[in-house]
Amino acid sequence: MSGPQLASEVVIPPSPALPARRELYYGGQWQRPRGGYAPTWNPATGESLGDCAQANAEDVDAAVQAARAAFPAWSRMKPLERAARMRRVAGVLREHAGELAMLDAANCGSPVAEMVRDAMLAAAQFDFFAGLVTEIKGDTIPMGEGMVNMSVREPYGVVGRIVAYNHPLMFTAAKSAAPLAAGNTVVMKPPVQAPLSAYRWMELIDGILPPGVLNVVTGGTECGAALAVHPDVPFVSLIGSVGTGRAVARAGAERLKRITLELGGKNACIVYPDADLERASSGAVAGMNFTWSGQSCGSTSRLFVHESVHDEVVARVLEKIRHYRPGMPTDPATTMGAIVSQAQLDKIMGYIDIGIGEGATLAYGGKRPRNPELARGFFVEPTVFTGVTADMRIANEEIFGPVLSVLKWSDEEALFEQVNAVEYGLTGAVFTRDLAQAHRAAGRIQSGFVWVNHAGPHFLGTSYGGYKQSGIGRDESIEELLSYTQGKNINIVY
Ligand SMILES: NC(=O)c1ccc[n+]([C@@H]2O[C@H](COP(=O)([O-])OP(=O)(O)OC[C@H]3O[C@@H](n4cnc5c(N)ncnc54)[C@H](O)[C@@H]3O)[C@@H](O)[C@H]2O)c1
Repeated sequence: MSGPQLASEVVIPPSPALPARRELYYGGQWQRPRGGYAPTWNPATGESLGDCAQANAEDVDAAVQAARAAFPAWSRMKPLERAARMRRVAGVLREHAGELAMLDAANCGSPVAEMVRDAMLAAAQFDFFAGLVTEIKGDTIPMGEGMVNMSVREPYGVVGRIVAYNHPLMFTAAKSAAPLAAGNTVVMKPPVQAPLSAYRWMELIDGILPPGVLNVVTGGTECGAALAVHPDVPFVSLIGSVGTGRAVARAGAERLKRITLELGGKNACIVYPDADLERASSGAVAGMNFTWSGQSCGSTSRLFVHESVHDEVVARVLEKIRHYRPGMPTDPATTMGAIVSQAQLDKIMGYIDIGIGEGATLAYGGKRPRNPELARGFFVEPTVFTGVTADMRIANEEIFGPVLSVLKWSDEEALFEQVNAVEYGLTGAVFTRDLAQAHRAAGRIQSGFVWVNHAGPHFLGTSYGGYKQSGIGRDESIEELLSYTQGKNINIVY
């Protein structure tokens, strides 16, 4: 293993070093985009960070052909050799975690200290999936004398991966790992808002993987849509919103593509009257991911508190939330970053107006910060609405911002009806001292992941993914690796 092993050991540079290459990377080379260039921005300062390639359908086709050409050799390579190359990629991610994190902080607005953890997590995922290559197993079935039946797992070919903006490097890097480990080649589309860390990552790992094995095409909807519809991409995987998930599924349906979708959430955090209220209020705040301004699919943005403890929990939440004060993302001491874009800021401010208009009580925040140093950036204060009722839009729609809606409950049946009334089903959290009650509640929440007596963290090796409209498939575990393989049965007569 090379590089620092813990996020706390990573040295953070004082300022971002912008990547020299801004083209497309495929076939092991930097390639001029036919689709042209568009500027990318620092959402905390409003400054331009230079132009970035915008792949069009022709560019995507060229990248797919490079990935297709690389597939036979990569899929036939001995698994442990694939793994060895992947571990070298992990080492580079760790060695350069500080500079990559600084680029993400400057380009997506999330605090650099948190983006260091993202870079280390991306490295951990490369190591994790490299370690699982010998688990891509089948079975043998004895079929009587002279005959045996066996099953094997094989990769699909070219996997198209399209990712969201809230963890630019982590998604771009980590989400390449499982399909590569399974022997597929990858065409990756990083988020259009924050592609800089992807360019730098490709500069750094150039030459470690054979040409065409991992290709990166930057751009927006045109680029993603071209990848989703491409006939030589049998598997498309998206991290994004429900609307984009539906568009990708529609595009894939024409050719019966395999798809996995990691989509949005409007997740519930439930506090029972017997809960440890200190733990519950800390968890309610942690579950909101205020550090990256609530821009997280897993954020527990609906807090259901039993009426008997409601006021005390709200008081503690309002106290704890003070820790999160918008600041410059590139400052390692910053506890809360900027919103990624003007469009996302407008959406969040729009929902705050909707909440006020619907009659919810604005208990905290709700404004842009007054600090003049932040005046040119897209910052919002952490925001809490109390008195929210289940019929309000702020209790049903994903805001993807730092807005927490608090709902009061008394009857458990009515509670679960409300908890499960939304179209999403990604995560949930339960706070209670009664383990039997915790199990019952976890069983009743319609979501793919439930925390009990805490909220927020993911655990590499455990499956993460959504029920209902929150997605199809499971990531961050062996299930993700195996999802990039298809089964083949072979019957042998001796
Ligand atoms: N479940 C998860 O693990 C997870 C994690 C992070 C974010 N998300 C979700 O992502 C959303 C926020 O991210 P976003 O604003 O970047 O999402 P988005 O849906 O706008 O974009 C996601 C990606 O899809 C691309 N894209 C857009 N239109 C496309 C199309 N028609 N065809 C193909 N690709 C297209 C975008 O360029 C981007 O790379 C939220 O809904 C959030 O909950 C989910």
